[in-house]
Amino acid sequence: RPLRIDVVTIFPEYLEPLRAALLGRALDRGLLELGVHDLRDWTHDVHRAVDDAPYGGGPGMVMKPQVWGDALDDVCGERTRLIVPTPAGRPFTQRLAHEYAEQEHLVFACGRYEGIDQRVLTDAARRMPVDEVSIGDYVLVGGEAAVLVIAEAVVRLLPGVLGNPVSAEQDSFSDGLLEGPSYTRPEVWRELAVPSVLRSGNHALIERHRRDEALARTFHRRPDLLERLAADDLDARDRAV
Ligand SMILES: Nc1ccccc1-c1cnco1
Repeated sequence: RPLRIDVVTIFPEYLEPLRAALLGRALDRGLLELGVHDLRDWTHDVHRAVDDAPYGGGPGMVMKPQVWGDALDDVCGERTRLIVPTPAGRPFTQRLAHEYAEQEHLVFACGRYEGIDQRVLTDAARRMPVDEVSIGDYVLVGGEAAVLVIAEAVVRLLPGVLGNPVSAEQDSFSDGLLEGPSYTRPEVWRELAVPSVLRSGNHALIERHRRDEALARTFHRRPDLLERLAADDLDARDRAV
């Protein structure tokens, strides 16, 4: 049964890229079903208002509970997992991407920066799993770009979507390190040569070179990943004792 993804947004055109390229082919091949819905279809007033001033004052607007409640009642089903991108969410990770790829039905609720009335999520959580997730520590205008990111990370994991099946361990971050630099022909380009070890044919040396490059890059760019790696190793050693 193909994964079904529904997105509720006030900018449906923003999600068109999901119908292009890789994800487009997955759609054509029936590996994925996609529905994009305009939240304003569930408004009740002539002005089609989707937000209102925040209780307690402060800047910006908050999205109205009634509109979202009615939209989610129609779009969500018995086996829906609701995903709400928000800067206040827990971090979206490759692990979560694998979890989402196992689901039957994902619904993405795209809110504006000031958010959706919290009671919408509280009410939804009475009937289905609700995840508030962040794709990183920066400020967007709304959740649409986050949905593009999450959807791409999830759909590429679906069987048959990528040419060569992606196994979890092949994904970068799976050995806890960043990928090192990559090269292809020509061997010298603008006086820059490819590291000769990569042309040596000595696979043991090549593997060591690549791991050294990955460690160096991780140390300089993401020392936080090394701390986690060390901690995991220590745990593993403790368990082994
Ligand atoms: N900044 C945002 C504004 C609105 C909806 C999501 C976000 C978000 C998600 N991950 C990081 O930021």
